[in-house]
Amino acid sequence: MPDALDATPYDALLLLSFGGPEGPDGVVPFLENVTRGRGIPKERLKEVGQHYFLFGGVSPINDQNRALLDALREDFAEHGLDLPVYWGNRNWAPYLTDTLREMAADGRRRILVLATSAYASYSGCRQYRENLADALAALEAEGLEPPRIDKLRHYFNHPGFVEPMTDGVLRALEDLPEDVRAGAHLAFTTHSIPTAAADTSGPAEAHGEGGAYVRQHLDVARLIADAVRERTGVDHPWRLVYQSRSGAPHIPWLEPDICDHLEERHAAGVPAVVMAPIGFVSDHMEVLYDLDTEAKAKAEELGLPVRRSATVGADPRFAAAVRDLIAERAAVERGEEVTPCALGALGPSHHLCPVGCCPARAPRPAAAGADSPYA
Ligand SMILES: CC1=C(CCC(=O)O)c2cc3nc(cc4[nH]c(cc5[nH]c(cc1n2)c(C)c5CCC(=O)O)c(CCC(=O)O)c4C)C(CCC(=O)O)=C3C
Ligand SMILES: [Fe+2]
Repeated sequence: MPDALDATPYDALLLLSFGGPEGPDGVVPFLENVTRGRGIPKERLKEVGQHYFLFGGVSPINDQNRALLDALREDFAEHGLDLPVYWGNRNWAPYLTDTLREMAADGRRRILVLATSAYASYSGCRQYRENLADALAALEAEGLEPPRIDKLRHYFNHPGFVEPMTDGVLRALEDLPEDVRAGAHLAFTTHSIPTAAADTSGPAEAHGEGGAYVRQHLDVARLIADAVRERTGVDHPWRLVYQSRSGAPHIPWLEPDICDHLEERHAAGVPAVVMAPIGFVSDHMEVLYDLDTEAKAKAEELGLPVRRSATVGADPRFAAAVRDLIAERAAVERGEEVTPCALGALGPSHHLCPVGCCPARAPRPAAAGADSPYA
């Protein structure tokens, strides 16, 4: 038996995710949950609904999270980390508020949150913190004592997140026909967001052109491209590109889009492209539809060989990284010295989002940050 790992003062981990429908009847209610008050054009919603219907109305994200829960529980058990793991979502069952109510009933008082988003941004960080504040307020309104909640730091540059993606890119390159492999370009993709949201992502000192969101993705892309060069001896040119644009057309979002990028690479004579969805922790609908369906159809039409590399999903190295992040944060909370683990040029992310980090368009209470109204 390995030595027990100390998670004190924490008594539970909460996997906090987006959620997705699990059948055709869920698609419209799910989209209503996602878009409440977010001003997304009706046309776009119809279109995205079709993406889900194409897959029987079932989002892949819930099964991905179930697999991650299994991987986490297995890793914790193997390493003597005695910490129960719960799961709650923003937009679909199990809903966050229900999970938090259950956790309170189980006597959990100090909760650590793992969000299924690795980078700084309003959608990937503060919005989850707002969801936590809403759920805590709901518990208070029911007369329950709200537990104390902290959120794990951004893990985009943790080796347990980067290394599985590097392996995925190597496998995707291997899978390309040999005659185009050495000339292949790498297209690292992530969710497009409004440029205004990108520019204000991360702490105030990171604001500016693209903000922490773009800088963090560039750091991961460079790390993977460098590791691929070291392993293969081939310098594959790369670029960070975007996918899954939403919102009104007159509002600027991060560009170029992956499909435009494939067209442009093809026109420039590039013989093949590996699409590496570094912005997604697992195979979300954006990966299955926007890359595996839409972008691959575009490549087919162009006659451009493409491969899509794997997301991290439930890789045991990622589960081990989560355990490492928990041990690190618990030690910090106990007032001990820690050496946070991080690759790349940016260093380990903050433990507590400072005031003004990833601001919302309309300010709302957010938990688990320096501006939290909760302890
Ligand atoms: C940065 C980012 C992530 C990555 C971080 C993270 O992983 O959290 C992410 C994840 C996800 N987004 C998802 C689904 C959707 N996102 C939408 C809309 C939007 N996303 C945005 C950003 C992000 N989204 C934004 C700025 C909008 C515009 C509206 C708004 O400002 O809020 C819409 C509405 C329709 C549309 O417009 O596309 C849907 C259906 C799913 C579930 C997928 C599945 O079922 O597998 C997941 C994991
Ligand atoms: Fe989204």
